[in-house]
Amino acid sequence: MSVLPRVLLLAGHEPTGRAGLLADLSTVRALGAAPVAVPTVQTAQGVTTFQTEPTSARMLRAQVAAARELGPLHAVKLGVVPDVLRLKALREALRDVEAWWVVDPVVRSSRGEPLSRLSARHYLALAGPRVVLTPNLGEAAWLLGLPEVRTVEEATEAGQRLVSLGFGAVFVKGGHRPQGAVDVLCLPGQTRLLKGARVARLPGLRGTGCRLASAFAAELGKGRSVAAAARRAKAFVTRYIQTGR
Ligand SMILES: Cc1ncc(COP(=O)(O)O)c(N)n1
Repeated sequence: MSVLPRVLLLAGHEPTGRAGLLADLSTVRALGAAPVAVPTVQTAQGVTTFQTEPTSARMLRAQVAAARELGPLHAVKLGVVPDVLRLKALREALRDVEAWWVVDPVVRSSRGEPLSRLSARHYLALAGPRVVLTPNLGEAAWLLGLPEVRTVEEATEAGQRLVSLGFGAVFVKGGHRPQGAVDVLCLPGQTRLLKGARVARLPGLRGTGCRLASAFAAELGKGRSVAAAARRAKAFVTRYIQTGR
């Protein structure tokens, strides 16, 4: 049996691996942890094609149960979950698991196509002391019902409001901000800014949010603190954005 920390990846399958479950899987492997990959929804995302088909709740329960029979889980990464029926099935199947959760509240692709029918309320109901939420600026605004979150100050306020709702940490991704990639890590009673140079993005690069969240989960699964895991996940994604690898 594997001695590596096991990271359960719950995400949508995008066959090219630019985003979704395959991107998560390669991230977790690259960071020296063992992925367990459960596809919550099949997707076909081409140039003009966009289609999705959810996995049955029954199969999700069975895949999670099978993964648990084979050993403990050290972290869980939640990417796209198509709807509340699947979300409930997953939560139920993992109810007594003592592990960090990293929740990427991704409901749309970067091109704007709908990946999930979950509402902000469903994400807020996932709050817990061992749950890290990783919204980008748009998702932070959506979660709180704000018109927008743009500046570092606004990101800090939004992150702290989300922490006050019971999350263990909130990592607000600011990479799309024109002035530079400042991410904001909010913990109960403290905020840390993670500054990084704004790096030129390779054209057509996808799945940065997926990789950030799964890198975060892999590092937490290895036993690192939230702050250390956040720094390492950011470094991993920065390298990916620069090199595409
Ligand atoms: C299955 C799946 N998961 C996540 C994303 C978001 O990635 P991006 O922001 O690059 O569209 C996606 N497009 N598809």
